[in-house]
Amino acid sequence: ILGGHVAEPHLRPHMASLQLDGEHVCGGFLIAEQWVLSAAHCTEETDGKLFQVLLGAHSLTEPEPHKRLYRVRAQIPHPGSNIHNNKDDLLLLQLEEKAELNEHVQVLRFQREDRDVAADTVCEVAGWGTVSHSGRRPDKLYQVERPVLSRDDCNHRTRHDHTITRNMMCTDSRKKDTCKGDSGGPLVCNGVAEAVVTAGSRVCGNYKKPGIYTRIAPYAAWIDGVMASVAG
Ligand SMILES: NC(=O)c1cc2c(NC(=O)[C@@]34C[C@@H]5C[C@@H](C[C@@](N)(C5)C3)C4)cccc2[nH]1
Repeated sequence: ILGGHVAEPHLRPHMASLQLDGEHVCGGFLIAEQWVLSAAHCTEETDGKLFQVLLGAHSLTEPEPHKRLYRVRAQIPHPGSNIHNNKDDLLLLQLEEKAELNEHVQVLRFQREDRDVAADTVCEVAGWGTVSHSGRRPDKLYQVERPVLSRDDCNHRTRHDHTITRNMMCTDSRKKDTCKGDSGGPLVCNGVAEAVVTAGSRVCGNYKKPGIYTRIAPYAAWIDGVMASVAG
């Protein structure tokens, strides 16, 4: 997160850190007791290994009550996701067991109505991604508020040049922005998860390249189908 600040501890009990060998790779969030939603591109450099999911954390390293690392039983990328673009960039992770819910570990509901969030709506995004242009990685969860940018503005040829589909949305990226490692985390508007930070590598903090997110509502049926099909 560039240009943001350390989050209030445990105000985002839905936040997950997707880790490999104890290292934070991507964000994600709890959508059901045994399911985390993240970004498909996050599996790009995992060489087929399964993530471990850290829940209930504020600091990545310090011992904290209710902080727990869960093993993953299954990782299901959206079938339309691919390495060449940001399309269908969603990943469902089934935890080995149901997460133990408490004041630091909670499910966050996601938007099911497929209607664009109005431009200029101020949303918030949090993550353990890099917090400086030099790539400093934080120990604590950071957050930043960002206004939604209309798809038309975002698709301007000097910005993302008509690559933003109706299944994506954008936020202004002037100075305050998501960055490497924030991918997979939720964009929360009025307390509801509207979208997921895409994981395509993009320049951070440059107003000419707004933040890109995968809207969740268009995928509600896919998410429900996967959760219903994979035996609990
Ligand atoms: N979404 C953004 O704003 C954003 C992402 C991002 C980035 N790249 C990643 O964060 C990942 C995401 C997953 C897992 C890891 C390997 C990778 N190839 C796939 C790329 C790190 C690099 C530079 C700037 C960036 N900005």
